[in-house]
Amino acid sequence: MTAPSLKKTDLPPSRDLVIDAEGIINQFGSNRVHDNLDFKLERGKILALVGGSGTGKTVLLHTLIMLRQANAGSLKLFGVDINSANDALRQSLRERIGVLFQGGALFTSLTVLENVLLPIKEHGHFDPHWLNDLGISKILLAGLPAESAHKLPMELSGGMVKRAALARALALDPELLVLDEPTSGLDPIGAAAFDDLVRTLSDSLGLTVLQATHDLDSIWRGVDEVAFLGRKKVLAVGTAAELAARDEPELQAYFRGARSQAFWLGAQQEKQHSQAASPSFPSETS
Ligand SMILES: Nc1ncnc2c1ncn2[C@@H]1O[C@H](COP(=O)(O)OP(=O)(O)OP(=O)(O)O)[C@@H](O)[C@H]1O
Repeated sequence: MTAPSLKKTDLPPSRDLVIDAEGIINQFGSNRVHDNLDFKLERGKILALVGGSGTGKTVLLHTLIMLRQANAGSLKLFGVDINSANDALRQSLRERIGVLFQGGALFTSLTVLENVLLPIKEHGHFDPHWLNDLGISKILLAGLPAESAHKLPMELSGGMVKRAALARALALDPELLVLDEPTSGLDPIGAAAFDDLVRTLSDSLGLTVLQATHDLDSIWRGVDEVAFLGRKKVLAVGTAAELAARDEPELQAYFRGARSQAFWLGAQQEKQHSQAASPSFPSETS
């Protein structure tokens, strides 16, 4: 007798994973930072990577964008297994990822436009005639005025430096945007504006976004999901409100501690309001 075959509709829907990492180990000498860590990111999502200081957010970001080779584990980017990819394929994968490093990491002696054009000149295949226009279009996309193109980073405010770095990250039309502490050093209004910009870009360009952050406003309001690093792994993934409702002590301390409490209470009130606004209908038999 043959086993009944599975119909296609019986299978769980396959997720389009931009990042699929399994069993990641990162270790420096005797310091094991990640131990058998799994991490997945679905296309189109905006996800915040959070956790206490030193839990390995930056090391994980660097591993996921191939700046660091993990000591063990598998990593697929856009469905491609990087362990079996040759140098050319790895380079083409890198070009599909835009990165905003902590602090912006702009070249201080170059103008904003020159900074933005660097990756385009190095890896892009564009008509040189249109280069400047292309660079300016990225600067505008990042919410900067065109006249900032010819300024040096030192002539910009902190928020403008972040946007200039974002413009450079967008230079090669990436599918995945990786941001390391993008709102650090910004005032709350500037930080919220940056979050809004990232949301708009994600919606309009179909970008997937991964950001390491400590910014509670971003974590509670700016992203779709949060991945919490703890015990050398991704301990939990969900909305901030979902993670706050879990029992693990690390999650309780992070999401319901003194600084997070206002957000937690706000989320509970919102939930109560939405429940009150959509009362359940009486059943037909009652
Ligand atoms: N190049 C390195 N050599 C040795 N140890 C390193 C190196 N890079 C990172 N580490 C160690 O890895 C651990 C995680 O560092 P990482 O910078 O990823 O933490 P983080 O979660 O990003 O911290 P923070 O929130 O403070 O930025 C730390 O213990 C750090 O000392």
